[in-house]
Amino acid sequence: MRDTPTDWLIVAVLIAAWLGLTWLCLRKRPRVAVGGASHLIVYASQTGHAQEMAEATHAAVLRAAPDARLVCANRLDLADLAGADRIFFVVSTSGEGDAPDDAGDLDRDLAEGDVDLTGVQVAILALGDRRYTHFCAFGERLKTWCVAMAAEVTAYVAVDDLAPDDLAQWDAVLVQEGVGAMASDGLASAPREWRIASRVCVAGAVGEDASTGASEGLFRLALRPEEGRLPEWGVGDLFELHTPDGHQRDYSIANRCAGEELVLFVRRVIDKGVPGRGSGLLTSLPVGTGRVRARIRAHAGFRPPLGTGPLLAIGAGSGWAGLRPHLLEAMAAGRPCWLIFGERGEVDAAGLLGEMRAWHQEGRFHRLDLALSRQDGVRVPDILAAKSADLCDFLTPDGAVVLCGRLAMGEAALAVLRASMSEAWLENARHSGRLRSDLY
Ligand SMILES: Cc1cc2nc3c(=O)[nH]c(=O)nc-3n(C[C@H](O)[C@H](O)[C@H](O)COP(=O)(O)O)c2cc1C
Repeated sequence: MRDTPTDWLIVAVLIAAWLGLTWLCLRKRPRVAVGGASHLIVYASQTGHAQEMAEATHAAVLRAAPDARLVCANRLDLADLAGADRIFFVVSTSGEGDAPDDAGDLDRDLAEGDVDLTGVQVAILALGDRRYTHFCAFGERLKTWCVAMAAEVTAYVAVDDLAPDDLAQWDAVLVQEGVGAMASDGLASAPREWRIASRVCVAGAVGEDASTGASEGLFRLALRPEEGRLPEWGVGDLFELHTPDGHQRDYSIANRCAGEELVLFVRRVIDKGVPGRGSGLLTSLPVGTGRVRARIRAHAGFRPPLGTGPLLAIGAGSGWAGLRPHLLEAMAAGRPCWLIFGERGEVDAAGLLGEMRAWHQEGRFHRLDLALSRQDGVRVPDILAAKSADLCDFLTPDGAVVLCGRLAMGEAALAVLRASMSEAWLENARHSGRLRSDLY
C-alpha cells in the first residue's frame, strides 16, 4: 500500500501537536514550592559568607512570612522556584567567574533549564570581589536567567569584598520589601578581641620581593582571646579578621581546638608597596600587646573528608594552614596520611618544612613528598604525575583527598588527579564528601 500526501500531512500535524504539548508541559512546571513555602531564601556559598547572610536574611524574612524557607541551591528543583511568590537569592562567585560548589546543579539549570517564573518576584544579593576579572559573574548569570524566565527582578545588589556600604543596600532592599534589615542574630558569633601571643617567620625572607609587589614571608602566629576562654571551632573553620576600616579577611585556623591558643599561618602580602589590609595588621602589630578583632566562622565546605580510608593531603605555601588541622585529625584517628607539599626551597622554608619532616620521621605520616620549585624545579602537579601508580594504590577504593592553596596550583593538581584516578573516581569522591578543597 502506498502512502498518500494526506497521510503524511496527518502524521506531520500529530508530531507537531505532540512536540507542542511536551514543550508546554516542560515549561509550565507544577507550582509546588519547597514545603509549600511562599518565600524562599536560596544560597550558594563557597566559604560561608553568602550562607551566613542568607541565614540573616531568612531570620529577617521570617518576621513577615513565617513559612519562609532557607534552601541551599543544590537542594532546589526548578519547580520549587516556580511555586514561590518571592525568592531572595544570596550567592557568591567562585573560581574564575564560577558558581560555588554547592550550586553546580543550579548553574547547569541556568544554561539549560526552562521554567515559567511569571509572577515570581526575585531579589538577588551577589557577593564578589572586583579584584577578580569576572566580578559577581554567577550573580549576573542568575539575574539574566531570572529575567529570561519572566521573573520580576525587583533588586540586584552586587557586593565588592563585603563592603559595608554595599551590604547596607541589601538591608535597604529588605526594608523596602517590608521585611526589615538583616537580623544580626543570624550571625553565628560576634567578633571579639584577640591578642597576638607569638609570631615567627617560617618561610620566605622578610623584605624579599617587596619591589615586585609580591609577598613578604609566611608567618606562624598564635593568638589568645583577650577575655574568657578559647571559643570552640571545628577542623576547616576560619578566623574572620575585622579590620579597623570595616573590611573582613579570612584565614584558615591551623590547629585543632584544644589548649589556649589559636594558630594561623599568614602570608604578608604587599601590593604596589602597600601591605595587605589583614596580613599587614597581623604581621606588624607588636607581639604581646597587639590586638585584633575577629570571630570564628564555620566553613561547612571544608570539614574533614568522610570515611576512614587513607588521606592524601595536597598543598603549597600558606595552604599548610588549611591542611594542618586535617592531618592532625586524620593522624589522631589512625588514618594513613600522605602529604604532597610545595615550597620554594629548603633554606627558604626551613621553619615550615621542619614540622612536616618531624611528623614524618616520627612515623605519623605514611609518606611525605616535597616539591621544592626553586631548588629542584619540581612543582606539586609534577609529583602527582610522577607518582600516579602509587596514588592509585593509596587511594583505591575509599581514599580521601584534602587540597589547600592557590587556585592555579589546586586546579593543576586536580587535573593530574583526574588523569590518574579517572573523572568518575574524582566526581564520586567529591559527591560522597571524600574530596575537600579550599582554594584561593
Ligand atoms: C578562589 C576564589 C575565587 C574567587 N573568584 C571570584 C570571581 O571570579 N569573581 C568575583 O566577583 N569574586 C570572586 N571571589 C570573591 C568571593 O566571591 C567573595 O570573597 C565572597 O565574599 C565569598 O563568599 P562565600 O564565602 O559565600 O563564598 C573569589 C574568591 C575566592 C577565594
